[in-house]
Amino acid sequence: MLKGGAVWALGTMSGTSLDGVDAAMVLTDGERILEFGETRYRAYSPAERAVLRAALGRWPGEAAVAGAAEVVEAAHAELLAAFRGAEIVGFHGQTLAHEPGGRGTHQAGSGERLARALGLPVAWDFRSADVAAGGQGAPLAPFYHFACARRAGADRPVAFLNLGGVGNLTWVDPRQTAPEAPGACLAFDTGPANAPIDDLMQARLGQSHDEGGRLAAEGEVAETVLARFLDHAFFARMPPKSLDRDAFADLLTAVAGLSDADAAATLTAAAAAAVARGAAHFPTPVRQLLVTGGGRHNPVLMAMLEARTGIEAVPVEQVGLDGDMLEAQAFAYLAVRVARGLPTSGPSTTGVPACLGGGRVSRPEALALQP
Ligand SMILES: Nc1ncnc2c1ncn2[C@@H]1O[C@H](COP(=O)(O)OP(=O)(O)OP(=O)(O)O)[C@@H](O)[C@H]1O
Ligand SMILES: CC(=O)N[C@H]1[C@@H]2OC[C@@H](O2)[C@@H](O)[C@@H]1O[C@H](C)C(=O)O
Repeated sequence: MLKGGAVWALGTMSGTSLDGVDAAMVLTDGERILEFGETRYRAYSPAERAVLRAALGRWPGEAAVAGAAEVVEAAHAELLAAFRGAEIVGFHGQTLAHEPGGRGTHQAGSGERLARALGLPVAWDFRSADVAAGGQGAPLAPFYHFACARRAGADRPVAFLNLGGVGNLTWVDPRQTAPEAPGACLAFDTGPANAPIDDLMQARLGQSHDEGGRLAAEGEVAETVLARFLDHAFFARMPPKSLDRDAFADLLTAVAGLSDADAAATLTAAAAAAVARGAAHFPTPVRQLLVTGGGRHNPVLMAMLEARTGIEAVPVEQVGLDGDMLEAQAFAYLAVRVARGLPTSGPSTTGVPACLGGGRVSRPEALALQP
């Protein structure tokens, strides 16, 4: 078990957009960020992506899951072998299915096998204890967002918005003493973000995403489709709340009759409008949305965000953070929290009844002793 001191931790994220694996080093004691280190990315090949896609929505033991886990483990082992100096790894794995309150949450990839492959302790399975205790199991980055806000020198509440396949928002008050302190964080998934746009581009044009929002820029938003989308019970629910990647798959059916450009514009507006519905839950207003994740590279989405929330939206780079690697860094930070027995979620982030330390650590030496 780590004592109080800071260590170099290596965090990883394989996100819902299935593009690849991010990995980042952070010097941290699980409370503060002392230094950011090296980062690397490894894309999934089209064949690997197809294996992962085929396993989406599947649970342990079902067909296609073992193959997906192999892809995830091999990609991580290859990428992480290039790093030096890490004392612990935070391995998120690939979410294949997420149904808190139902069948649970499923991240493919074994931290035990990764620990053996790397010869390092690996913290993993970050979400299932939270779900078992009645939480949403997501989002988990919020406690890290608190550390980021402190690192960025914020002296009043700020909001982080992750625009990945799914969107998630964290409101944080950096004046609190710790992320688990009451009033420090309020976090939740906002709704679909890039996943429906990517799925549309793939289905209609064979492209992975709407580069620069160019297609959306040419279209008009179908406000009636948007209004129907916003009628979904998810938006009226109080946070915390979380989503599966494909929870809004019927959104694609709703834009089926629209031109390519109008459909792209409508799905982009849906991502922005979902955030606006979420921002209405902030305990106090914020001056800026600090945006992380791939969606910050889409200027049409960023402009729609500002228009629909009335809040300035800026990439997190503006406060000295790395928007491509922030989630990977989050799992480095959370790995140290797991090793130190600190909580990783709480009532205001996942809705778990009491603060909880999720995740477990697999150690190569312990594994070597097993028959
Ligand atoms: N230049 C760009 N123009 C438009 N969209 C972009 C651009 N770059 C990235 N994106 C969008 O961002 C997505 C990837 O975002 P990101 O890597 O943050 O997702 P993720 O981490 O896999 O998802 P999640 O956070 O939900 O797990 C791409 O699939 C694409 O839709
Ligand atoms: C179940 C799951 O993997 N959820 C992801 C997903 O991607 C974004 C959003 O939905 C968020 O809830 C979460 O990831 C981030 C890293 C989180 O836990 O904070």
